[in-house]
Amino acid sequence: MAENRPTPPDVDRVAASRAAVAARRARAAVKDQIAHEKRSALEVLSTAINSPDGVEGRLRVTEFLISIPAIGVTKMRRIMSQLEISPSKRLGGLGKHQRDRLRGFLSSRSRVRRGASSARLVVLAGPTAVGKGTVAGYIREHYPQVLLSVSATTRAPRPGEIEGVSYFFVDDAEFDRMVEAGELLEWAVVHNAYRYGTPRGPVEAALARGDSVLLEIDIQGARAVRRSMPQARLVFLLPPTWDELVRRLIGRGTESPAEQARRLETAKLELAAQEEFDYRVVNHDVAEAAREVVDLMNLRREPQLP
Ligand SMILES: Nc1ncnc2c1ncn2[C@@H]1O[C@H](COP(=O)(O)OP(=O)(O)OP(=O)(O)O)[C@@H](O)[C@H]1O
Ligand SMILES: Nc1nc2c(ncn2[C@@H]2O[C@H](COP(=O)(O)O)[C@@H](O)[C@H]2O)c(=O)[nH]1
Repeated sequence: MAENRPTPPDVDRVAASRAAVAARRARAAVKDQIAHEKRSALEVLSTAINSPDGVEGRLRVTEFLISIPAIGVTKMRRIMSQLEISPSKRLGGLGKHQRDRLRGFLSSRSRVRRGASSARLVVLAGPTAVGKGTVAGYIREHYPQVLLSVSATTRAPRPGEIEGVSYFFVDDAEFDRMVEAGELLEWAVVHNAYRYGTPRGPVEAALARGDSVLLEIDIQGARAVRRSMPQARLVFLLPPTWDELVRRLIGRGTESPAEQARRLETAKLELAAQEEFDYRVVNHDVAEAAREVVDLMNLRREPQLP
């Protein structure tokens, strides 16, 4: 009588299918652990890196991110694109730079979450052309968890600037109205030219939610914030040298020679104000300076001046 036992290829197929089911369950269990914060996403990433063929290593980066509380599909897609990781990638198959970017994202996110109960208002100021806008732009692109306040200004948009992203471009009458209605946390005439101000509502709402906020404003604005919100951290961005500051201002090419000379005179006064600030960061390298600023958004240590 013919035996009804599985033949060797069948045995292989059954074993393979059981192994696939077990692997799927194991991956689901890891995702569940992340979702319920029984294991941190950073721990799971470390395990995946050490053992790329293990359960964690076989997790797709997309599934991994979606398992993290408060990351949905839209946010996940934005993070994947910011981190420059293809949706087909698994945690164990990431290249070194991708791993570093993902680790950086996760650790700054976890710092932001840990600091949620003491959300930081951080002010980034410094002399003209030191790179405040460049560093703030880098933070906007690479640290989506940081809310960058969008100022109102009476100056006209420059080519490439976007309403509501670069600034809220308003006329004098609207700026007057905002000032009178108390809608600005601070405002100032900058470089003796136009008025700039920080809309109060989004900053207060973010802090109330526990989100940290970054203001990239001038020194008069920084002083005003210090007066009205003494808990704010004031960060002064410094150029590596005076000559480099001059090179950056001239190299940017957005001001006339007369305006450049005027801004450099103001820059001397601005540099003299650095002692008023809690922290100083030297902008040698944009990514490095941005990381230092983001770190300061959640540190509880005392100010460390260089
Ligand atoms: N770390 C850096 N290394 C070299 N160049 C830099 C660096 N950071 C910024 N720059 C360049 O310096 C110039 C001035 O930068 P940016 O416009 O961001 O300065 P800013 O402080 O916002 O100036 P302002 O206050 O006048 O608006 C730009 O051309 C920018 O590309
Ligand atoms: N006091 C404030 N200063 C601000 C604000 N937003 C920007 N700024 C500062 O203005 C200058 C010039 O900026 P630019 O975009 O015209 O080159 C720069 O130093 C900014 O830091 C603000 O809301 N309040």
